[in-house]
Amino acid sequence: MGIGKTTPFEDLIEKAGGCAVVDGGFATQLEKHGADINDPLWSALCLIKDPHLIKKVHKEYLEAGADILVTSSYQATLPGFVSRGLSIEEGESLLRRSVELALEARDSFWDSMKNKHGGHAYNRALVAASIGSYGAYLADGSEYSGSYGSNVGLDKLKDFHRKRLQILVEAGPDLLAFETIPNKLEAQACVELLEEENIKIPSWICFSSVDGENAPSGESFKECLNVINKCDKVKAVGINCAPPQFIEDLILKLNKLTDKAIVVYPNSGEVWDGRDKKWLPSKCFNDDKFECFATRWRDSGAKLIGGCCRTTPSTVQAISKALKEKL
Ligand SMILES: C[S+](C)CC[C@H](N)C(=O)O
Ligand SMILES: N[C@@H](CCS)C(=O)O
Ligand SMILES: [Zn+2]
Repeated sequence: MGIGKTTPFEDLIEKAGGCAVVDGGFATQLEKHGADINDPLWSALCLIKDPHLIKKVHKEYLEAGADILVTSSYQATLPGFVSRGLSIEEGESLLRRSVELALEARDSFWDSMKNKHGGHAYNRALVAASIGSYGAYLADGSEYSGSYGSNVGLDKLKDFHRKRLQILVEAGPDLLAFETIPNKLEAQACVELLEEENIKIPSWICFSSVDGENAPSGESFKECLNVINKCDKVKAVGINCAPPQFIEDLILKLNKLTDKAIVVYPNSGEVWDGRDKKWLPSKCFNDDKFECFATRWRDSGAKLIGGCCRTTPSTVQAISKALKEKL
């Protein structure tokens, strides 16, 4: 950051009163509308089958008060599309489309708000291109274990992420969101790629966590953040798709480990069964609980707060209400 100069990302956080609202479970809301995403491509299947629904879900999160939209590219990958019989060119076009759909939803929502009489409380949202972990692509639940096996090294992870990263960036998002990163090696791959590709837009890197203390691999967040802190291109770090009850302690922990902004968007508390591909009922938190948590997470130091799987626009509305009312 130059003296007296702020980026759109920093501006948004400031305009939002110091804490911006990230959207909620994207795939969850697709399913609420009847989409069947029980597929290796998971939510990215809708890029092929129902792009209108993707735009509709983005709009619902904007209406609920999201300041940041995360795109539908979490599990969209070139090898994933090719294994469904699509060409590389078609796969590339779908990746670009994931960003365009969110940009179009943002722009049309913002245009409609500008013409509203009597004003409104919305900010012009930013679009974060989702980059799901290698584990998400494997579709075997390994984004929650970090166990990629000994044949998956740094170069393999960089090769996996490079082309998609380039295509998503060329499509013009405002931010990059690395999601459910489960281990230090993949964090390092992301950081090295940002440097090698000289990415100009800000990124956040989010880890999942299954024990509330460490990355899913068992590696400490201290080790993981040591890798990330060296990279100025990463503007925020945090946790997504972990249970809400872990979040407050994790914010306090991360605050001690980094000067970067903290981003948190937990799931509802349900647990993903990667083998049977379903959510297992577990200690689950409703929208009222998220409303209480949101101010606590902000007061603990989070600068970006939202929801992940099994949360919906009503969760985001509760978070937005809490953060914008109780400034
Ligand atoms: C965040 S998890 C629920 C996404 C789905 C997973 N990668 C799978 O395909 O099984
Ligand atoms: N952005 C993704 C994250 C899954 S963990 C989604 O909401 O579907
Ligand atoms: Zn999730």
